[in-house]
Amino acid sequence: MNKFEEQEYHKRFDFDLWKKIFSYIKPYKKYLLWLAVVMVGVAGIDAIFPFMNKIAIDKYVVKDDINGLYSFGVKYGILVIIQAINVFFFIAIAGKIETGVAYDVRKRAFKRLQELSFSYYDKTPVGWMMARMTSDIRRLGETIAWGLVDFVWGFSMMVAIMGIMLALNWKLALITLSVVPILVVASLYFQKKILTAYRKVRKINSKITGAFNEGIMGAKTTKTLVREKENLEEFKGITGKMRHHSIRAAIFSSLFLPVVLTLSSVGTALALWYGGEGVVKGIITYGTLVAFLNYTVQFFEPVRQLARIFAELQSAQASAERVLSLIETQVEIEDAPGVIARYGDTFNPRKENWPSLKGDVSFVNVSFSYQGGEKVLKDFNLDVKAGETVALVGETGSGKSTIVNLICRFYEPTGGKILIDGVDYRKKSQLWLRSNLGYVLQTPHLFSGTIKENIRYGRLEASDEEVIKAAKIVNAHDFIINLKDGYDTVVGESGSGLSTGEKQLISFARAILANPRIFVLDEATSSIDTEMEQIIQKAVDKLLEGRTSFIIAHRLSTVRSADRILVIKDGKIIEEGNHNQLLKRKGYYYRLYTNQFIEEEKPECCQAN
Ligand SMILES: Nc1ncnc2c1ncn2[C@@H]1O[C@H](COP(=O)(O)OP(=O)(O)OP(=O)(O)O)[C@@H](O)[C@H]1O
Repeated sequence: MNKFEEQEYHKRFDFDLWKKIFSYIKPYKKYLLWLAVVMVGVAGIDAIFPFMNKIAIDKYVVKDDINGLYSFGVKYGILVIIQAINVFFFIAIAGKIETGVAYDVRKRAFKRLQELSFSYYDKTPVGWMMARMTSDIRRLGETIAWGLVDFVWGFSMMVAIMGIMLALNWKLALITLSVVPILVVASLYFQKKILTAYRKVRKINSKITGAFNEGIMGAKTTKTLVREKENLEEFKGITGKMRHHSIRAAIFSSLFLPVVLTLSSVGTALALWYGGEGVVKGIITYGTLVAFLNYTVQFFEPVRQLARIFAELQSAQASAERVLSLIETQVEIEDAPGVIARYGDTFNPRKENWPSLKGDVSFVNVSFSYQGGEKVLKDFNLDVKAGETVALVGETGSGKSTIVNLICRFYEPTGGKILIDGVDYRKKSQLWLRSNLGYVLQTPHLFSGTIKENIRYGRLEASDEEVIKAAKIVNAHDFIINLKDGYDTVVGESGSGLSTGEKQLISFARAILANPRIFVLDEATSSIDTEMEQIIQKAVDKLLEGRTSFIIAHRLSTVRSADRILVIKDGKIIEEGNHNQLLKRKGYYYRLYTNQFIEEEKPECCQAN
């Protein structure tokens, strides 16, 4: 499984981080303020109810004043209605903040994922990104909204209750509240233990998401290699750790509650003992005693809540840190300052006012290494004229994909420069290059949706007629109309339900529609039948017409018809020329050709198995 390690977070409270988070939720400032106001109101009314009980008992019940009790009941009822309205508002406002914050942060994170370069995806597991985009963002929204609700309510309640208790009878108040310091210490101790256990659970959870992801993506490979048992064992190991830490957290939680309940009962007993004595002696009224008993119970709830909120805030802090680390990841490949036309610009790159591209490509003393690793290219030079078809051949790992990835600016040279139409491409926008570039991958990616939508992905404003025309050019039309729903046939995720050859044809139609000046094709190595091979070759010929093309070539037909063949070894061009010239040289290409390609030329009867 992957070696990517989740970062550990130990800070109790990180002000700088929360300041940053609040800068992200600026649009909700008004709502947050309203929420705080409503919660102070809710807490105030909650704290008044026991006081109302005291008045009812002392003023009306003890004095047998039924009429006074009725009119007092009306005031009580009004308070209940106001509280109900408050509750409605706080739930509505908190819900709005929760969903709004999650929506905004998710949008920002997704935007950043779209902007990040290939190198980020090289080193970050998909499962990690998924966990950030889903559970962490959700937790952040929840904590900001409901954490504020609980915090303001709890804090206001405690202040109000303490104030009322002290005002009613300060001695009784101090005796009753004497258990509070013990409760605070116990809460902090247990919450710390619970939090540590939950942090471990979350860290393992990231690993489990990663394992799920690998398990699902690699399910077919696992089956073919009969690795189910080993994978299950490996998974059991991680999930077993998760169970261990979850049980630890659950044990601490289950110990914490009885401690709080006991302390709360001790507080009530103290109130009853001292207050009861006071009632007997006639220095404390019945109403005051009842109010104190109510307040004791009410007071412990926010203390317990505050300890929980503090713990949640810390775990949300860890989520926030991870989400921000994604949103704030530096994009490695960015347009230089002053370069026009960035992503998101409103004008259409394919309209006539867009600076066009001819298609000359040059590598000037280019060096390149992946993330500080060994140099894959060293002082690499190459000149390709607009319209030329260049085939790249060579052993696996020789650097063919690296060369085309550099042309596409998925990575940038670590030394030297790449010129497009004679200009260093770093002086131009990425959009300028990419909107003039077509790349068909060895295993083309189709998105879940219809075939028509998949082709139209090449140019979103294309009409249905243009989509069909593109499909006809690459000979995809015939097989598409034979499908159940023709162009409206829905393909599954990654194009499941179609053969590799068919997926290739669809991606060719997509490329034709985009009409790029520079075209890159990573030919499929997987064997396809002779008939499909011919169809694909014709489509490729159509695609190459009038464009600068780079093909990582695996098929003889493509190699032979290329204007120039580059034989790559250890990141260097060791031979160069067209098919006939290279054969005459009797060098590396000749050997490659005789060993590998000659097999393809033999009639089927004579091919080696
Ligand atoms: N994303 C990456 N991170 C680190 N190293 C990489 C990465 N991609 C390729 N490499 C390394 O760079 C070298 C050149 O790889 P490259 O993929 O360019 O070769 P290739 O000729 O296209 O091979 P193949 O025909 O197998 O696709 C190899 O040693 C490879 O291990």
